[in-house]
Amino acid sequence: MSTDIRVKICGLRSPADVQVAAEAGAVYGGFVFFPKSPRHLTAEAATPLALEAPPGLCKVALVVDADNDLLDHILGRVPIDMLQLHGHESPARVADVRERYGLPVMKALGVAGPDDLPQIDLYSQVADQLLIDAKPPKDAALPGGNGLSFDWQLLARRKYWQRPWMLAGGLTPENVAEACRMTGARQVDVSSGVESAPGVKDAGKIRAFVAAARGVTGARGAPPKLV
Ligand SMILES: O=C(O)c1ccccc1N[C@@H]1O[C@H](COP(=O)(O)O)[C@@H](O)[C@H]1O
Repeated sequence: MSTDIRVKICGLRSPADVQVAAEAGAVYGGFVFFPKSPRHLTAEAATPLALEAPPGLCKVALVVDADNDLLDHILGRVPIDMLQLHGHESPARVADVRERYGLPVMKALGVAGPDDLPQIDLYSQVADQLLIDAKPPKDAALPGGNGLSFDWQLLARRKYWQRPWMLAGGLTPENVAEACRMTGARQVDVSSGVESAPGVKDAGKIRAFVAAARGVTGARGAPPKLV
């Protein structure tokens, strides 16, 4: 039985990337607006990609501790459907961004151990979706997109989620099915696991990833509603 696990391919940088992700069956496409990332796009570069994306693709802008000036700049140019806040944004800031821009907000939360789990309930009060990612190493240049996974057992016992959520961190075509089975994730996000080099998406890996995720059997419950 197919379980319709929803896939986000993050770090799309060319029209071909967008096309391949959509044709493979990804539901979300992510554009990274973070200059330290090898996947960084300017708003000017992202605009034609977003404008030409197939209508069904939910276009996600990933930002890291962005101020209103940067968000105004991006959202004034690029047709975006959802914001992914991947920095140290407080619950108040998440609520503020959501209110100010009228877009659904997905808050990324880094997880390394049990002490990181209470933030899930805290941010469930203010975000439309949560993205559960590996906590980056202390000296990492990037807060995500590092190809690192965390102990999926930490989520295995959690039966009740107040918000739709995505699993991220070190996912690949080879491990995504096991990650979904272990955690019960119904949505997954990948960046470096579908690349041939940092920032260079690999069409074959994107297709393999989406096929592997959508082929997961025995996942729990219905997929969440799209926000
Ligand atoms: O992809 C990036 O370059 C990036 C930069 C800054 C913050 C987050 C970033 N990516 C997100 O990180 C996770 C995990 O990525 P990976 O699959 O382990 O490479 C994912 O949510 C990306 O959206």
